[in-house]
Amino acid sequence: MHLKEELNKQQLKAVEFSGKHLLVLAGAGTGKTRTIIARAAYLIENGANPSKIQILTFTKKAANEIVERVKASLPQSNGKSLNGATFHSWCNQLIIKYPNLFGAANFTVIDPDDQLGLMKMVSGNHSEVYSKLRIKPQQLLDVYSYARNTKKNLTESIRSLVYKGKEDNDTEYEITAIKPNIEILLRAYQKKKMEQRYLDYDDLLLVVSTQLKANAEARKLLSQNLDYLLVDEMQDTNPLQWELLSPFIEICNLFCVGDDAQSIYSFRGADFRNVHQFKERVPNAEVYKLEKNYRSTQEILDVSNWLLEKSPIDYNKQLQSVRGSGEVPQLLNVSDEWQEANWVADEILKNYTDEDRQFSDHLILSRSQYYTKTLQAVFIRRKIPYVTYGGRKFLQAAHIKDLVSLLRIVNNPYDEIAWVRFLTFWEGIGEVRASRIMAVILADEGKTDIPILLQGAIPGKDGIKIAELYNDVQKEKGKVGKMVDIAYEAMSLGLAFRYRKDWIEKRKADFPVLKLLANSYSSLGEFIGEGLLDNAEKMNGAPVLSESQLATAEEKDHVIISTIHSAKGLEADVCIVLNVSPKSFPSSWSLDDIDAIEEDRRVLYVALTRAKNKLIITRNTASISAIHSKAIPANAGQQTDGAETYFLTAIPDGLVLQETIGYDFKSVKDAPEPNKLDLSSGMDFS
Ligand SMILES: Nc1ncnc2c1ncn2[C@@H]1O[C@H](COP(=O)(O)OP(=O)(O)OP(=O)(O)O)[C@@H](O)[C@H]1O
Repeated sequence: MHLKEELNKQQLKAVEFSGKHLLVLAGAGTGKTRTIIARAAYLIENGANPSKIQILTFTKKAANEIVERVKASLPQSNGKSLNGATFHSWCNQLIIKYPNLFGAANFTVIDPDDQLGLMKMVSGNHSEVYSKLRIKPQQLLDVYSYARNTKKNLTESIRSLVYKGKEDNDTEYEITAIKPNIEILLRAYQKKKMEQRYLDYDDLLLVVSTQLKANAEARKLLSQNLDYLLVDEMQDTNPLQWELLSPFIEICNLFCVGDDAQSIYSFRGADFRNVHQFKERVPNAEVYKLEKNYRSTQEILDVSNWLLEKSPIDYNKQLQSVRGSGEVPQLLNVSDEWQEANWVADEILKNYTDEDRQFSDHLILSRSQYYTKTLQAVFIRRKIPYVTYGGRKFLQAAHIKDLVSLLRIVNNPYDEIAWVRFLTFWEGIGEVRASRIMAVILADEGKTDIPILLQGAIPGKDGIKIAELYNDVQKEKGKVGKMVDIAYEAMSLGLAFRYRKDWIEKRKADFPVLKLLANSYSSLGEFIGEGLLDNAEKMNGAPVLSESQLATAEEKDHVIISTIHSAKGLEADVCIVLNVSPKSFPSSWSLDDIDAIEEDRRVLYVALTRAKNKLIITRNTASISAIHSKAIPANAGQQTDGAETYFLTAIPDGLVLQETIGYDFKSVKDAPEPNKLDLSSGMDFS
């Protein structure tokens, strides 16, 4: 690698660091990856033994990419023995390499699926305890892992994961009630693991860190084989990972790269203080900064810098654009999600048609994939190809698939997958029974009407109900929206029961969206074929884009709709951040908790800094009006409508260009003083 040509001064200084431990505090888009690669290459070029350099990353993909790029930058075979791994796989390697040292020679590593199997087994063996809890095995495992990763006790872990951090009397009472039973199950799970000689993923880190912490001999042994530890995404390390890293302060040289302002995984236990307080935590450490941003234009960075400056946490970060000036970011006020979605679709199609941009030049970011359901419906309808990162596609959500299974069998009575889904939806019909019923229908080969077959195969009232439903839906074959309506009416009780945990908050509202989407198709076949398969790239006859445009669009050319959490490391020419509204930034869940508010700020920071040239932020005017009706909190920390903490409150005029589509809330002129309201008027009591 030609270091001097490919690195800027700040990067070069970090790469050539000759002290003991270094934290490279790298802002967004400042070339973290490039720096860590160059550091490894530099060390090897200057005589370090590659087998004594370890690179640690959060994903296998990142580890491979870094190692490959280091090797590519070196003369042949020089970096051959360089090792890059995730925390887990590295610990696993150490356990295998030093079977006696870590005492886990004959243990088997189990993956999350196996863990779940084991926890289910344990729950089954303790059914009298388990049945008292309304907590699923996966949630038990989550609590167990959270406690071990964050080093919080069981009570606090239950509070964080099961009760969203609530601290009121009711919660206290409930935690006290369920904790002993959770403890019994977790202890039983631990015992079972030990008996069967299993190590779960967290055990890998624990086995290594516990031994290294307690055993000077172990540290000495390891230091003979390790000179440099290079850690990427340091801000995402959690207390358990920190515990693993701390013995290495003594064992070797640490070179950690991270951005405290991009730490957004505290729900998994990540602790940005590992970066923020690096110097206090690591003796003989220095901190260098990278502030030259290669990704975005200065206007985009100005908004991002402003956001961080307003934080009570002193990030002390001012990103400067190497690329210089560009377009001022846009702040778009919309009055609802449909308007927002259609505006976004228009914008993308305009960019695609008039500005020579690809679909893949667009990255759409949202806090949750759930929020993007309307956008996805509009994209499907307007034939904008897209992929989603993080969360599930709207039409792949279980509750939607349940309902759609009925439409699928009406459309195609040979659709076996849909039959099983539809039949098992009903209480009392399991998979075995469903296959039997289905066999009857398929064997008939279309000679008899399906409702009659259903009634014959399912005795009693249930059979009549299911047969009638099929019949009612079938009758409306031309009106897809109506079919959704009928299906929903018949299935909503069952759906509400099946998804009772998050029915009201999350799932219920999807059905009106499904209906609107269905309404926009003139035949069931088209709806199922296009809408549900969601093969937007392969569609023909686009009413919005001409066929030739579609044909030339490459298969992999699609808009990315991503949750912000899944967008780390991504970048795009045009970046649209959805719904940066008072109740979501910070989220109304966060208002009681300063740490949560600041985490939300970092989430927004990550989103804004993905944009290269064009940044568009949308917000809902419905939530903006909440600002005007804000309730003053009686005491600090009391939940309000978020107006005080809303991140974009008082954003300076020049930083963004505001535009309001539809209803213009700014032009409403109200009376200067509140008039008296008389509720006794209009009532005659005589
Ligand atoms: N010295 C440099 N000269 C030219 N381009 C650079 C330099 N350093 C980094 N870049 C480019 O800047 C872009 C951002 O780099 P990179 O993705 O490594 O940033 P990052 O710090 O990991 O960003 P983030 O944390 O925001 O994901 C890349 O396209 C990279 O090639």
